[in-house]
Amino acid sequence: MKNIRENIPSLKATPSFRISFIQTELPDYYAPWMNVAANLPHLIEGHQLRREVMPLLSTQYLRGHRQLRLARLALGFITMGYVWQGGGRQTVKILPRALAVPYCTISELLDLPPILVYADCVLANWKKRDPCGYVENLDILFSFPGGDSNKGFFLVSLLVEAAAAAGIKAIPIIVNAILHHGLCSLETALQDVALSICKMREAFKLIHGKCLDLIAAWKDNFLMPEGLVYEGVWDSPKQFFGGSAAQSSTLQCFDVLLGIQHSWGSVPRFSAEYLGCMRDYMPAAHRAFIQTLASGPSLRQFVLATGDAGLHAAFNKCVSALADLRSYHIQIATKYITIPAGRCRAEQQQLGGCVHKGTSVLSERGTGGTGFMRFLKAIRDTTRKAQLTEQEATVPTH
Ligand code: HEM
Repeated sequence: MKNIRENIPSLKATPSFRISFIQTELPDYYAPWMNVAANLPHLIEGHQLRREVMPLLSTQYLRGHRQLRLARLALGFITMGYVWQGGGRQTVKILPRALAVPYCTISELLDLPPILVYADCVLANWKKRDPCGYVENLDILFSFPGGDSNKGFFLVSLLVEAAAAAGIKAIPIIVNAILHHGLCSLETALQDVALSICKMREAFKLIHGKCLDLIAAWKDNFLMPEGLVYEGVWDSPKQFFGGSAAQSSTLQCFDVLLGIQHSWGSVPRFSAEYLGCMRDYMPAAHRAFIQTLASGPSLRQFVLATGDAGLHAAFNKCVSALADLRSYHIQIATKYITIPAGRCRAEQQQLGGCVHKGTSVLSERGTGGTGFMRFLKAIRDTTRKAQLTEQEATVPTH
């Protein structure tokens, strides 16, 4: 308890959960990065990106967190484009010094791995075309070939995050309510969390783009079995997971809040391990928030101990909203990955080709080829199991 009380200021602040990142420009010195990043679709489609001569720029003129994030975003997009420009056919083994050195320097300062992560391509990759207005005015800063499809994916993910904001903001209120036995404010805050998760699901329905092969990993990826050498930084190749919404902190926050553990009982251990790994791909402030929350008082135990029917119902509403969101996400993954991958395999079999060669990078991505569907269903099921039952509610906890 003492620990969480001391850490409450950091729970209150939650600075980087607020989506207020609208840094869109860097000092002129960095024009070579910004120009290449802005021109990526064209350079990649024309297979010109690897021929671009990039000067080795110093990172010393970048000022503050936001400029660092924007510079990292630009370098992250260029790096992904550089590596995957040739699709799965012509991968590279070395990231040139002019990219590798500044990218790794900035990444180290931000405590993030040197690969494009969700916090880059979704949370830091947007602007308002017009300062007024909302959804219709949102645009992305950088993109890959694929026009509206990848723009849609990034922006819808951003809207899902925006919908989560009210739920995240309710978390410090919940922790305070537990510490001060504020049953009324706890129930209201739990209702806010449930509503916010329902709104995430609504925002999710806007999805019409698909994840991109260009944000694929160089870890557990048969196309780059050794990983990538970052020239001038490390001598041996490094492996990193690619960008995935699994790196979003929001669902992991709600999991921790509700005491949902994905490593229980018969659930395959890789689910929890993979989600744990994804924390290394989140901004440091998000990681710290989740850790602080995890070390605090248990909401679940508190709700059980009160024996309050209203609180019990509000808690279960949060759990079922989260399970519903995960079920919906499974439908989306089926629509955009499983069905197209099956179609692709069937076509290749008809042509008498080797199925493995033509498999999309995406279908192998993320869970290391262990089967993302098994993973998604396992964590949806552990979410469902976190519902408080009638029996639990009647067993005294102290
Ligand atoms: C076309 C759209 C999408 C597809 C095909 C898709 C697919 C996947 C796949 C295959 C995974 C397994 C892990 C991995 O590969 O890294 C995953 C995990 C995940 N995705 Fe998505 N996703 C999509 C959109 C989104 C959006 C918009 C969000 C929310 C912002 C989201 C949130 C998550 C989360 C949180 C996980 C980790 C599992 C969990 O906690 O439930 N996804 N997704």
